[in-house]
Amino acid sequence: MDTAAVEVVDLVKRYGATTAVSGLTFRARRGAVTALLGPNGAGKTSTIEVCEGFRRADGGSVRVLGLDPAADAAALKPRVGVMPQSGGVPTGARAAEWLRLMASFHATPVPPDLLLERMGLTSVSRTPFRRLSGGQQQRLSLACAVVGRPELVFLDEPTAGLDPQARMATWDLVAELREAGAAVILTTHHMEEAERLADHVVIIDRGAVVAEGTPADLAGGRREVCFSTAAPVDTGALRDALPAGSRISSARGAGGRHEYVIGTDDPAALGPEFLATVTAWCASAGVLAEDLRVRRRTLEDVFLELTGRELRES
Ligand SMILES: Nc1ncnc2c1ncn2[C@@H]1O[C@H](COP(=O)(O)OP(=O)(O)OP(=O)(O)O)[C@@H](O)[C@H]1O
Repeated sequence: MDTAAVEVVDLVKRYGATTAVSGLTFRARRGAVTALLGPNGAGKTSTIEVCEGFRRADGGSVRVLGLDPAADAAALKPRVGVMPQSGGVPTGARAAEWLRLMASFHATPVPPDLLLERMGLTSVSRTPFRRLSGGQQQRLSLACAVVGRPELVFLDEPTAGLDPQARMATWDLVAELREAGAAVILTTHHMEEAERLADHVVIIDRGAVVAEGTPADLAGGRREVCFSTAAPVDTGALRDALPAGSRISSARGAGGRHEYVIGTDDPAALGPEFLATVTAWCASAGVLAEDLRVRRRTLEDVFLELTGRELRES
């Protein structure tokens, strides 16, 4: 039976005059990792805080494991793991003591000492939370979220600020949760994290879903031709030489170089002949196309196209 672990329909969340979430809809499957990906202030944290039962929705409906996260909070607590952005551990609590306490609320927890070792926290097991480094606090918070072998885990930016080793350890743990059949919902603005971990990516911008799908579906498997030159090229003339539906974007790169990216509306059109047309035009125009390559579009390309490149205030 395809029951969603989380089902959010037309969610609205406001803070006074600010509408943080405005009609957001998505489903998260069991045994899958769902990434909510969006720029700062997109509404990711507000969305999962409603799903966690920490905040009330102002509109729409949210079902978590078939239940209402606010009204059925007590029934959901033993089944759902939460790693909030702020850590969620009392500042004076010692790492191991707190993890053991969290484990004691569950029937078949992961042995806390094993989890501390896994997360590289054994040497600081007696250290109060406030004296742990930022990365150690995050790893302890993650350990607390998973110690009860939850059916569903919410991870709010689980690897923000972690070093590469800790990030890998976190990714391994997330992959194992998924293997064990849990649903994992994480927020991130790291493309690599979404690309590597997520079965389903929900791109959120200004409180609403702007695209969703597998990372490969979102990038569309599309290819682009890229090259750079010392002097600007006549992009109008180049476009005239290319098949209809071709797009050329240009930017100034390192050292003031001119960088060009050529894409097409029709993915099948970008084959060997297309590349030959580009190089033939360059030859006829006396343009030396340096660093010429054909590359696949990434999730980051799609993300920037959908959400823009300007920096947000919030
Ligand atoms: N408690 C609050 N009171 C008032 N406004 C808030 C509150 N929490 C969030 N907001 C606002 O709601 C909007 C969405 O914030 P939210 O934290 O949900 O976004 P986010 O996508 O998680 O961002 P980030 O990636 O920066 O954590 C932002 O404009 C933010 O300033």
